[in-house]
Amino acid sequence: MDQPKVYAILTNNTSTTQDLVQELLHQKPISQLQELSTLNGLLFSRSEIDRFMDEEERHDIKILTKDRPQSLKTMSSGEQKKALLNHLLEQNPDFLVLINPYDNLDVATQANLKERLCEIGNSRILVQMVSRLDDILSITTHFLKLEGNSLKTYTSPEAFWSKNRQDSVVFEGSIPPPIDVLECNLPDLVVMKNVSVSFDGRPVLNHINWAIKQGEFWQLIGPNGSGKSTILSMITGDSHKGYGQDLTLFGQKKGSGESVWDLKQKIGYYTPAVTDKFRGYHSLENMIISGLHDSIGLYVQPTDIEKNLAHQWLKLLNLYDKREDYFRDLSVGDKRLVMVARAMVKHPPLLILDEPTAGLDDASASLFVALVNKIAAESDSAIVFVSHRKEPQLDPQYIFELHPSEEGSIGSIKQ
Ligand SMILES: Nc1ncnc2c1ncn2[C@@H]1O[C@H](COP(=O)(O)OP(=O)(O)OP(=O)(O)O)[C@@H](O)[C@H]1O
Repeated sequence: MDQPKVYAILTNNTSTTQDLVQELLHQKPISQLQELSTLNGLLFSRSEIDRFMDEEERHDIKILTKDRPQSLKTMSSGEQKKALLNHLLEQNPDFLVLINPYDNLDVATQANLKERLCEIGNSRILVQMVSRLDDILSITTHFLKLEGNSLKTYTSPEAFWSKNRQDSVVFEGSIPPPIDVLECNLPDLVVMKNVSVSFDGRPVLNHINWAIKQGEFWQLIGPNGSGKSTILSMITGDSHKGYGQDLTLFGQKKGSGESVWDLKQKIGYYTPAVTDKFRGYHSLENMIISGLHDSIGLYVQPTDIEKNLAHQWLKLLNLYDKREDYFRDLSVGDKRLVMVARAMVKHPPLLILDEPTAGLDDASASLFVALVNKIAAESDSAIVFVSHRKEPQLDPQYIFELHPSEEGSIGSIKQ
């Protein structure tokens, strides 16, 4: 049997990825992918996992997790992706469409999935739709790029690679200062001493010791399921697992009657899922100003000082000319820049960025990382950047790494 074709379609923020996926799955003829128009394809994507999660929860049934006691929702990203892939293969499709398959996966799990997909590619057509060049499988035979809704072909793989490599970026201007400086005169913002967490008797974190001091720039890394989200949710007050632990947040011992509202005031938090809350008609200017009020829309008349501050941020992001435009109409990459500006506008003592570059193309990820490096260098906010992917240009001072074991993950610190 001939080696099946392995397509890579490079996408960027202009790509109409969903439209192309629907056409492929509904066997619409596409000249560059003609052979697929008579074949059955299935979709491997984050949105499919979310759909199954929703279905399992709403109908209290198990589809992807039928052989396992744990619900899909509480599984790590790696476990969820494995479950989806197995479910799709059981249906024996002719081809698989894979959208950014390695997003949210740690390095080891990415390598495992890449190996598995290479095996699958021996007997089945694969269509990878990826926004990062690093994600393209080595076995790829056909290279394309989706710009807007036009599918571009290349004369050779070499032509594809040389046309699409990225240069690094720099931001002009400085990080705008806050209107009011949030007083936080504590040297230690977060102190965890011997924090251990289990779920249903299964240890996840094992004696974690970590102190985050004012102005420090941390990257938090660890394989899928090692407990990164669990740590973050204890810092943000979203998990009850913090109670009974030796955990001090902004000078207040956990369980000493602290208010979650006070805690939230001190933390700027961004993860890509937060963007989905802003589907209404909010201008970019109002989006940034709403960060000063911790609201989703803006329900008060902004002051001139607030407007001026929003303009400074938008100038820095090169989005000033779009200040009256709706946030919902921005590209994915620009939306994330605005969301970080919104989280940072008050200069909170702690800025948490949870997998913030997931799903971005190379150019947008470089821009995002450049903005984070700049915030770290020019503000007093401490930063915790959670990412599996080695972001080549990210410049943290320290790395807190989780190493899983049977007794739960232990932590180590690298400078
Ligand atoms: N509410 C819960 N009930 C049961 N198990 C849970 C719950 N929340 C998390 N877990 C389990 O705890 C472990 C750690 O999960 P956590 O989400 O903190 O890991 P992570 O490092 O953030 O993973 P990922 O990189 O995939 O997001 C996983 O095995 C997960 O299945």
